[in-house]
Amino acid sequence: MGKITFEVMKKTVEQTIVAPATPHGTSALAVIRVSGPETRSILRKMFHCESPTPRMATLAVARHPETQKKLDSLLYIFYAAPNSYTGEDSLELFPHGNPLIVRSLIDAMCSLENVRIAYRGEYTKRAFLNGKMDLVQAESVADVIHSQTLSALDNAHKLLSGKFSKDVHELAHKLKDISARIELEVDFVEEEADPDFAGWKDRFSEIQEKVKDLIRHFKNSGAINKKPRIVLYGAPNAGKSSLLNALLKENRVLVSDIPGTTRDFIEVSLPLPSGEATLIDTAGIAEVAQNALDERSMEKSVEAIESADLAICLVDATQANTAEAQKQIAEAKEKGHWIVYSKIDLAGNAPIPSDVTLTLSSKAGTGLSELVQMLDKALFPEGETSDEYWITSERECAALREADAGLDRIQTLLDTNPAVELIAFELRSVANSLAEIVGEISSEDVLQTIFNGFCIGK
Ligand SMILES: Nc1nc2c(c(=O)[nH]1)N(C=O)[C@@H](CNc1ccc(C(=O)N[C@@H](CCC(=O)O)C(=O)O)cc1)CN2
Ligand SMILES: Nc1nc2c(ncn2[C@@H]2O[C@H](COP(=O)(O)OP(=O)(O)OP(=O)(O)O)[C@@H](O)[C@H]2O)c(=O)[nH]1
Ligand SMILES: [Mg+2]
Repeated sequence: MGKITFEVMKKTVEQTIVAPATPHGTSALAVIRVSGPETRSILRKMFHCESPTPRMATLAVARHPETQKKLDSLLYIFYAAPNSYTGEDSLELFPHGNPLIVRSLIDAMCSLENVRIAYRGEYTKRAFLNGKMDLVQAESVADVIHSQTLSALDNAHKLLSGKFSKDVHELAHKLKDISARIELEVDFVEEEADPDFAGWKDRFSEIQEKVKDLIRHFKNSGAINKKPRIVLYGAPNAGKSSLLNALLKENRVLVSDIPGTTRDFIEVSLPLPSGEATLIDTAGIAEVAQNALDERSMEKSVEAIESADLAICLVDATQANTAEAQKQIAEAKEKGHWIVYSKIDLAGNAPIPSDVTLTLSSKAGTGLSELVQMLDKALFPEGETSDEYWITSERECAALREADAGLDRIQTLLDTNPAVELIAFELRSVANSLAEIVGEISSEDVLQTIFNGFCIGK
């Protein structure tokens, strides 16, 4: 499908859309969103409200437009175009959170002419088409909703607030600036010397560096939402399972004084101050396996350690001076793992070597809050103050790569004393790639793909 500008598509929006904005199910309240030209007539026919005050929460009885049957008593807020999320007349209903009520309100509204259920992402699509946000921001709305970690959420908020959009606009502006200079220079030097190709190359390089930098800041949503993995390992009986229980403040996994209690590794979610981590308890690793099952358990522990973002070698403080423990500590140190002494309540006043990250007792509860703080700091280092952001959309990254390729072609052209028309042609293609990112140029099928990934009601 060819590319059309959003000026053309704007005219295709005329139906009024309705959808629940909250999940299906029983809750204290539900939210229903309405947007489009029939909004005021819905208020008239169902709420007997002739001239709504915009942005004021109003208590009213909702009635069926035909039968006048009472559907619920609820609060609503009316938004007058263009001062709404979508830029159209909009309405939010806050009924009691009974799915029967939600259903009957939506059915009642959809019985009116030109009112229908919204497609996925249609509110945000309309917000985009009405110029309320650009395409990067529209895509980031889905990230804001689906972020699984606080850092992913922080990033999504940066994209929604337009940090990336601003950088794209700055690049587009610089490109325009060069185009203008090139045209000027070409007119000027026409009969005399060659144009200043070397000077142009530098300016293009500067832009291309920034484009490449943005491409490096791409992380797909799987990667950005990945919970960091903390693996607890160590000798049998070191106290790994006890530590997991102590960190979770519940008896989640089996603990006993029999070495080899844990067999399979066990993954649990560990909430830390800045986000969730996955905590993995493993079977103890002994110097020699007692049997085939023991051997298999230990292999699985090693697999788990290899998957770790942070591995903690837990050492029973009362056993720390044995040859076996010393060997394990040396290996752990080599691999950059943390060395943590457990059962410190039993250790007396024995000196603690300086390479020990931390000492704790799951039984007495000492050292646990320090461990939580250290884990938090190590796994969630970036503060919200950083200006850095990750691009999470494949589409946006692909457009950046196209821009990069176009800039490559321009650089090659400039090496061969080109016709200026050729450069101008490539310049337009780079400018188009940048315009596609923020959606200044877009096609209906691209929009379709983007907004189909959204929830109903968003
Ligand atoms: N009740 C409610 N809460 C919500 C939303 C919503 O649509 N409704 N949002 C939906 O995502 C998010 C907030 N985002 C919003 C963005 C713009 C506008 C809006 O009305 N914009 C108008 C007026 C701006 C103003 O008064 O400053 C505009 O842009 O013209 C509303 C919500 C989260 N919470
Ligand atoms: N005094 C004291 N005992 C502890 C502490 N932590 C664990 N223990 C005891 O040490 C024994 C082994 O604890 P577990 O947590 O099962 O050890 P593990 O490392 O998971 O052992 P395996 O699963 O067999 O590898 C149990 O009897 C615990 O009660 C502690 O901080 N202080
Ligand atoms: Mg265990």
